[in-house]
Amino acid sequence: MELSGSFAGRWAPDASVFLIGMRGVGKTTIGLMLSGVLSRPFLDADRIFESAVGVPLKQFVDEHGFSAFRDRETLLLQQLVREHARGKVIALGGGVVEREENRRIIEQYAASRGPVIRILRDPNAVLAFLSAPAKDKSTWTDLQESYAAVWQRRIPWYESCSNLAFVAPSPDSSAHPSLALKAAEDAIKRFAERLVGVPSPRSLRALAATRRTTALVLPLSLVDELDRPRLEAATRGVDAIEIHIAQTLDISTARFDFGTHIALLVGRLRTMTRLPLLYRPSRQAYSAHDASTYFQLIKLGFELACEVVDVSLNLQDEELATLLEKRSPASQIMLSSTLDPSQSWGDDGARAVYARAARLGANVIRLEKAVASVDENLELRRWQTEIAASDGPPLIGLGHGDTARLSLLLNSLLTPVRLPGAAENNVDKVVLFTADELRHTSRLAGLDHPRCVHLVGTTAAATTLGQRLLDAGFRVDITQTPPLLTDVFSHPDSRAVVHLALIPQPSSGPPVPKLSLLARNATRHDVVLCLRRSSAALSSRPQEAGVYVAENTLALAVSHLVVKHLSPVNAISTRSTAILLGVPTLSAGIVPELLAAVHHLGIRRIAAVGCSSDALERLRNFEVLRTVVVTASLDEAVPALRDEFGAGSPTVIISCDADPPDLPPVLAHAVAPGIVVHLPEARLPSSGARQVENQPRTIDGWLYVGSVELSREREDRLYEVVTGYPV
Ligand SMILES: Nc1ncnc2c1ncn2[C@@H]1O[C@H](COP(=O)(O)OP(=O)(O)O)[C@@H](O)[C@H]1O
Ligand SMILES: O=C(O)C1=C[C@@H](OP(=O)(O)O)[C@@H](O)[C@H](O)C1
Repeated sequence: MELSGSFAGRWAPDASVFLIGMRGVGKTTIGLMLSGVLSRPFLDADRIFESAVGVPLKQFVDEHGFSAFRDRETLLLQQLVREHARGKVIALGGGVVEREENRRIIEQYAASRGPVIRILRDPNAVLAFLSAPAKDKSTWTDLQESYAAVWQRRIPWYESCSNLAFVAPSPDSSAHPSLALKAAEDAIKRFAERLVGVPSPRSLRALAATRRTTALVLPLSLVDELDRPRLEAATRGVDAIEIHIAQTLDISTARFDFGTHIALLVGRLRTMTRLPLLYRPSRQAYSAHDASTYFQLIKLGFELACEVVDVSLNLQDEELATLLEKRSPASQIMLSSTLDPSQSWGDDGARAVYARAARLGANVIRLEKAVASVDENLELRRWQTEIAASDGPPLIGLGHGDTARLSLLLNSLLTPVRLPGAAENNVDKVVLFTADELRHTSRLAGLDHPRCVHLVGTTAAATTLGQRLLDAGFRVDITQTPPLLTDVFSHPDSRAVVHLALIPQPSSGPPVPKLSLLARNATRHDVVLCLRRSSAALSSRPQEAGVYVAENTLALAVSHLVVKHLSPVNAISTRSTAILLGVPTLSAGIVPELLAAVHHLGIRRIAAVGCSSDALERLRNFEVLRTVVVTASLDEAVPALRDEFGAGSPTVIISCDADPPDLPPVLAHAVAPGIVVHLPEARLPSSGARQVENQPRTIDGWLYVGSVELSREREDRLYEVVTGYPV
């Protein structure tokens, strides 16, 4: 991955990335991860220092004092900037910003030469590490100042020396060891992807061009109270989260400055959602009285690599130009303004505002205005259609006022971004309109109907998915008995964006002819999803037919779950082992899918314990299988496992009939602990084993994931495949 984003043309694509930040925030840890993501060597200034002086840092400071250390640190910094300005990831010592001369060097680098990322992390978590005994790798304790005081002093220096800010998530202390750095690794990877401008499939621009886009307005002050399930519930069918930063944000309880407080909240939000963030400091709250705070906040939005940063047009051209210079390749600029009450959508005055925003380099333009009648929405729609046909940036029009629910609904259909006003103060009040309301209103407005999904079949999964899609405003046609698929294609909505056929496909026997018919008729945008194995008829011609076939959702869910809990970098590797436990009870069709799932994870050492001869035959035919251990019980399998594989990287156990918490302790000596995914769906009803229903839990270094989480994961994968919304 290359940092090819130009950062307004300020740095070369291979410019080295410097990391700064307080001791223990994770500069070394994140630096190593980033070096993996960017495929670049990693340098740690402290380690280079130690090899230069030949003694540990602590010993050097004990013998020569801090001043001597800082002197040499300056020389080292100069050398790093001179000789390693290209192609590296470099972590600097936490105290490097203490010297003015060092700050000048780093500031200059950040101003024109390359990325300098300040790393932030929840101070409680950092302090927990620092106060733990025997972990002290350097000399910080010798500073004889409280950690908080040192951090407070350095905050403005870290800010002035950096042009990006990365908030490293900290897992809770009860997490499984292999989970500890998983969240941080995901986060830095996504941060880097935003910087290099990896096009997001959910880019607002693309969405605005194709269909209605929905954003959830989330006052940043609420982030502390939110947890992942609540946020997920509030963001179903939502394309982006608008973080609204109002002056009312309570910082009286914050231990740090305003900017750090906001950054930590945005970081927390990132750990709960993958939706793009539209960062929006309240213009009214900040720009009128305190332009410098507003400027600082906008800069922070760029540094945090928020996907969209909203900037008020209510500033002078020069001020805007100065602000926009700070943009990062990760952020699109939304320029926004409120139209005068005398102006209407698309009149000369409104067009002049739009033209100014376009000239200033907006990627998206947002205009708001009080709307008095439903007709005004149609005017806006006409103007937007005209803009869409031109090269100009997309226009988001926001009508507000007291024009009742119908107008609100119309507005939500007509404008590319819907901001549920009710969410301003309470996430629980988010309104997602029902499919009936949408259908009724869209007919009134003479519009195309919203996306339409055909669900064929009535499995439990189809019913759950159908309800979820309805909640998200999709039009859903559920057909009880699979109709002739020609009916589906002759349906008046058949040109709708999504046709989904959720078809339970028998796991054996020839492909059902209906599926081939579907494959032939499906259009480019179709999603064809089979609840069982992918039909050969579909998978053999996905490109040609414009169809992509979802992997079996169970396998998809299993591999997602494992990746979610175990990091590919820290845990799963080719030296990992997967053990399928209780294969005889598996329905034959599931075996290849589970193998596909572990193969997908990159695991090449697979053992099956307790195989029937039929299952064994299937496993043998599976090309990636290096070794199969066939024994009646796990205890008997242990010596073979140990001899064949030894303790490598963490093990993935997919358990079908054993009661996972009762894994024999002897297993611990044979393979490295990892994750146990319990698969009740795959079990014969008669096996009678206890289900693991609870939240993931850790026992003896193994993380047990129960059936509840697996089925939730499976539902999420179905929803994601159908809608394209990341869950
Ligand atoms: N995001 C994180 N979540 C949990 N632990 C972390 C995280 N980042 C770092 N750590 C742990 O904190 C400690 C200090 O990290 P380190 O990278 O050495 O910090 P620095 O280089 O900034 O002093 C290490 O034990 C590391 O494993
Ligand atoms: O904060 C500081 O003053 C220091 C931090 C240390 O680096 P890390 O932040 O990498 O631990 C190291 O350079 C030295 O002990 C001084």
